[in-house]
This record gives sequence, C-alpha cells and structure tokens, in this order.
Amino acid sequence: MAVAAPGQLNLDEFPSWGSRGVDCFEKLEQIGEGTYGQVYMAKETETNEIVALKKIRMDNEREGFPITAIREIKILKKLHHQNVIQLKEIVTSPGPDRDEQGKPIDGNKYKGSIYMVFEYMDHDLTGLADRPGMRFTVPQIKCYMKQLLTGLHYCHVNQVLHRDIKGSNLLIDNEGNLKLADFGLARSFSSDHNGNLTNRVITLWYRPPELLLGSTRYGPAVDMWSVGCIFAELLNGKPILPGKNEPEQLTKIFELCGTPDELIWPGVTKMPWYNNFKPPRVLKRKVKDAFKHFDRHALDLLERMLTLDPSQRIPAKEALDAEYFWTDPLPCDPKSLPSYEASHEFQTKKKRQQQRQAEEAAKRQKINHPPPHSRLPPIQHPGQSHQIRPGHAPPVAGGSSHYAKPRGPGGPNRYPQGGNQGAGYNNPNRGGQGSGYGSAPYPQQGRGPPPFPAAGAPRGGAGSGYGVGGPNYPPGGPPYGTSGPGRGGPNYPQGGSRNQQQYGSWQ
Ligand SMILES: Nc1ncnc2c1ncn2[C@@H]1O[C@H](COP(=O)(O)OP(=O)(O)OP(=O)(O)O)[C@@H](O)[C@H]1O
Repeated sequence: MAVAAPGQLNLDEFPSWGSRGVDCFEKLEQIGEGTYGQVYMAKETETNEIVALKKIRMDNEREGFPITAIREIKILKKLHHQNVIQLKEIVTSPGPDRDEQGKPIDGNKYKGSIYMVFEYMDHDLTGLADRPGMRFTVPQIKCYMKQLLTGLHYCHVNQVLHRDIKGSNLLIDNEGNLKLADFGLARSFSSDHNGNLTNRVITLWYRPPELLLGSTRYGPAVDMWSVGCIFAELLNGKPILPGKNEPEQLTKIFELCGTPDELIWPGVTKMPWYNNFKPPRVLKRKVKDAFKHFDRHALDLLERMLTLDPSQRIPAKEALDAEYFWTDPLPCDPKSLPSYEASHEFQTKKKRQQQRQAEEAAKRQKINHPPPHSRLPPIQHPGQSHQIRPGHAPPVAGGSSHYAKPRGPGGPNRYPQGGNQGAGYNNPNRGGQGSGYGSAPYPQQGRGPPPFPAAGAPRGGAGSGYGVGGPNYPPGGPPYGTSGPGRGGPNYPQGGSRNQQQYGSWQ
C-alpha cells in the first residue's frame, strides 16, 4: 500500500475520491465549528444540491493526515444506513504553489485543504432544542429515540463503536430523519471486547462509569450509556449529569445511580481507578425518585440504559423492543414532524450572543434616554395580528404575547410543571466536556486541542437541554409551514448566496 506524503491523504485507498476540487461547490454559510475544523453549508454548482462540507484541519500536517479523519472516512465508507450520515465524497483545494518568499513549494509540503462532503442536515439536536419556545412532544421524542437506536444498532452490528453520542452529533433534517454523525472518535471493535482501547472518549456528561473508572476493554454498552443520558435529557428538559470534571462526573453518576459494589457490578472493585474514586459512603440508587414524573415505560427503559454494570446495560436492539416504543402514544412518523428553520448548535449559540449584545445595547440606550412611557405596552393597531412568517420565531407556547411576564434568564419558560407532559429546556450552563484533568489519575485529553473553554466553564450561553411538551406551534399548523427550508432548498431570506461576501472562496 502506498504511503501518503506528510499531510496528505492516501488517495490510493479512495481512488475515485479527491479527484474533484472544492470549487465544484459554492460556499454558503458556516454551520459548525468542531475540533477538527469548520463545517459549511455549500451548493454543488452544477446540480444545485445542498451539502455540508467539513474541512479537515491540517494544523499538524507534519504529523501526517489526521488519524481521526482517516478513521472517520474509513468507517463512514462502510456504513450505509438511513440513520447514519452519508459521506458522499472527498474534495480538495490546492494550496499556494509558492511560499511567502515566492519560492516554489515542494510537493511534499502540501498546504491545501481536504473536505469531507456530507449530505446536508437542517439541524442538530442541540441546536433544535435550543430554539426559543421549542418543545418536543412525546411521540416526537419516541420517534427520535427510535431512529437513534436503529442507527446505533446498525453501527454495533457492523462492529463500530461511535464513542461520541451527544446532541450536537445527532443531525435531523426537515423530513424528520435523524442521523448519527461525527465518527471522528469512532472505531471498529471485535466482539470479544479484548482490545486495549482508550478511555479518553465520549464528551464528559455522556461518558459511562466504566470509562471514568479506567476501563480499556469495553464495547457497545458505552454508547448505550450516552443514549440513556440523551433520553433522560429529552424528557427532563436539561442535561442530567453535568459534571465539571471527571471526578465530579463520577460523583454525579453515583449520586443518581448509587455506589457500585461487587454485588451489582461484579469486578468493579478491580477497575483500574476504582480505589482513587472509591465513594466515601454508600449511596442508594435514586433514578426512579429523580424522574418520577416520567411515565412508567420511559422510566423502565431509562433504568436499563443507565445501568452501572456495562454487561447488564440494555443493548440497542433490546431497547427497540421495549414497551416504551410500543405503547400509546406511539412514535410519530418522521414525515409528520413540523419543519423548522435551520438550527445548528453553532448558529443558535451565535444568535444568542448577538441577541445578548443587542439587549445590552438597548439597555444602555434606555439608561441614557428613557422613553416617556416606558412601562406601557406597545400600541397594537386594529387588525394587527401575531402571524408567524417563515423564518421568524413563533410565539412562546401557552399564549405569550407582547404583554407576557418577563422571561427568565434562559429565555421563555420552557420547563414543565409536570415532567413529560409539558417539559421544556433551559439550561444556562450547558457545557460540554468540562475538562479539569488536573486530578490524578487522568491523563491529558486525547483528542486534539480541547474544544471547550477552561475547566467547568459553561459551553454555550443560556437555554439548552431538551424538553417535551405540547408542540410549540399554534393550532392550525407548524410555525414554518411547508415553505420552511427543506433539503435541497434552504430558505434564504436574501437568496442563496447571502454569505458569499462574508465567506468568500475556499482556502
Ligand atoms: N452533514 C451535516 N449537515 C449539517 N450540519 C452538519 C453536518 N455535519 C456537521 N454539521 C454541523 O457541524 C457541527 C460539527 O460537526 P462535527 O461534529 O462533525 O465536527 P467535529 O469537528 O467532529 O465536532 P466536535 O468537536 O463537536 O466533535 C455539528 O454539530 C452540526 O451542527
């Protein structure tokens, strides 16, 4: 097998891929910023097909083409399923042929970029849940969970562990399809689970206890723990185990799931880091108590997903057979779900930031020039209604109006009174991997530069997590109707190339 030059992808392995240049695509808008580079929405110039281009960061090109990208490409090439994102091709952009001093660049010092071309998805679950006023219905949650489990079961049958299941890696299109994405941490496993795998995987809040206790022999059960965390988050309205660092993460797990012993988890006391984190006192499991507002079948399934002993944790296939998916209300048909304006975590964060800045500016202006009757509501002219136009946020469910009570810091009151009868989400402290690796026995994070701010710092701003409740659109139809953005035809307010100027050409 030919070996690629430093910084280059060995295209011998992917002969038909990489033959096209990125100029076959028109860059439209940045939709994601990941550990390994930016993600853009783009249009194929000949077919007008909308795709997502993930640029592979080559900062470390001296070390060769990033191993994570090679893994992601290899794994995605062998996975073909309606609930797994489809990698369509790889395209390249040539780097400059001369260096800053004008000298011709030696072919081995490749300075170009490589992009993975994916089918475009309108949302990720985190971005969708973060939409103001967003509420998921129970059939909707069942529909997403069923698709997540179906995609994951397919991966596991094909001996692939995802190892980074979290909301922002679950992509959703406007036809209601959910697909697993970001296979940058995924890897193949053998069914005897004897591999010596790294335990530095999975975003902290979704990381299972066996990895936190140092296991290097693990299997599909690691992904099922993450699925349990997502499931509870969807029903609960906010992340359930938001640890700031690994020791705190384990503490939170023990507080919810009880302290493990040889009886409930044979072998736990032999785990590499068990003695470092031996709980000081015995804690009882209280999943049922903490989530008593969930319905019985949801709770039964959750209990089996959040089982401490990985060998007793429910596999994806069995979870799909759980009563939860076969009792009323049944999972809805994905196609029956409303269409929403595109929402990716990256964009919703940006929008929130802009909104906060605008609010602060308005506050400053108000202090300097208070309006004469600042406490009176705005005048509403006869016939003026609160119609929702495509691309505009719908009113908060529950009949909020201009005169509604002021909203709390996280936006509209998205939390339910009664659990999964009307939950919402609002978590000002959504954080990813709150690092904090100072404490033994944890080594440095294994996956490139950490994407997150300093230890424990919140990731994203206000409002996050998921919730369930009545649909957040008014009677009479979804807020964005059928004219909402769909695949192949995004709903640009100013035409398809609104970001051309901003983003310019590919580099
Ligand atoms: N095919 C796609 N369609 C639409 N949006 C996408 C697509 N792929 C990725 N995105 C957006 O870009 C974000 C980052 O993508 P991805 O997770 O693949 O990158 P990453 O570098 O591995 O990120 P991370 O560091 O969060 O793991 C996603 O959360 C999603 O919002």
